[in-house]
Amino acid sequence: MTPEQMGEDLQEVLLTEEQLHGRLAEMAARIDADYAGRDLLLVGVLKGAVMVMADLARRISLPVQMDWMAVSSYGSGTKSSGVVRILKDLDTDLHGRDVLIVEDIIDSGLTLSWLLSNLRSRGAASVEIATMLRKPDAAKVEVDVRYVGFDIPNEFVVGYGLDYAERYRNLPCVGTLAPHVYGG
Ligand SMILES: O=P(O)(O)OC[C@H]1O[C@H](OP(=O)(O)OP(=O)(O)O)[C@H](O)[C@@H]1O
Ligand code: HPA
Ligand SMILES: [Mg+2]
Repeated sequence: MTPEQMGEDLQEVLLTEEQLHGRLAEMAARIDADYAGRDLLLVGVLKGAVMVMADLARRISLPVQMDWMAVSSYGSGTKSSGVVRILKDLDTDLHGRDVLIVEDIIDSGLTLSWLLSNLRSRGAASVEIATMLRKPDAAKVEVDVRYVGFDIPNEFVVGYGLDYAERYRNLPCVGTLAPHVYGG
């Protein structure tokens, strides 16, 4: 899907595909350096992190393992409920593992702060976070994030895995959603 194909539902492109890919290469290089000689497990958070995981993992040179979790706090709307549910748990035992959670966005921080403490309680050697996007002005809880792609304004965004009511995940860039779409 191109930005043009979103028509009037797209307000503005915030980050182009090239910007996203360029930043991911930098993040992968740092991850390679930081985890050299260690056995890294990437944990992707479904569904939003699918694009970041696919593009980041392919730029990492280390032989990482990948696993997935599905949690939901947003349902179909534009506000976090704050209540996190596990919809699909990991297949991997985290005991003694170096874990890097891969996320598309940290908005209120509620999902990630919950996930961090959940995974840390499973006996991992380390648990860190890599996120493509972060909204500093939306933070309700502070989350300690090791790798951040871009800080963005406090507006609802779609694309590159991010949805509104399950749509627009396949837009290759990140854009703001026109308010008329969600009745704003
Ligand atoms: O910082 P927060 O305010 O908690 O928001 C961030 C979370 O919300 C989104 O997931 P969502 O629940 O929409 O699930 P999805 O990835 O399947 O779209 C996003 O992918 C993060 O996991
Ligand atoms: O801005 C957003 N867009 C889409 N999904 C989200 N989940 C948290 N914040 C967002
Ligand atoms: Mg969502």
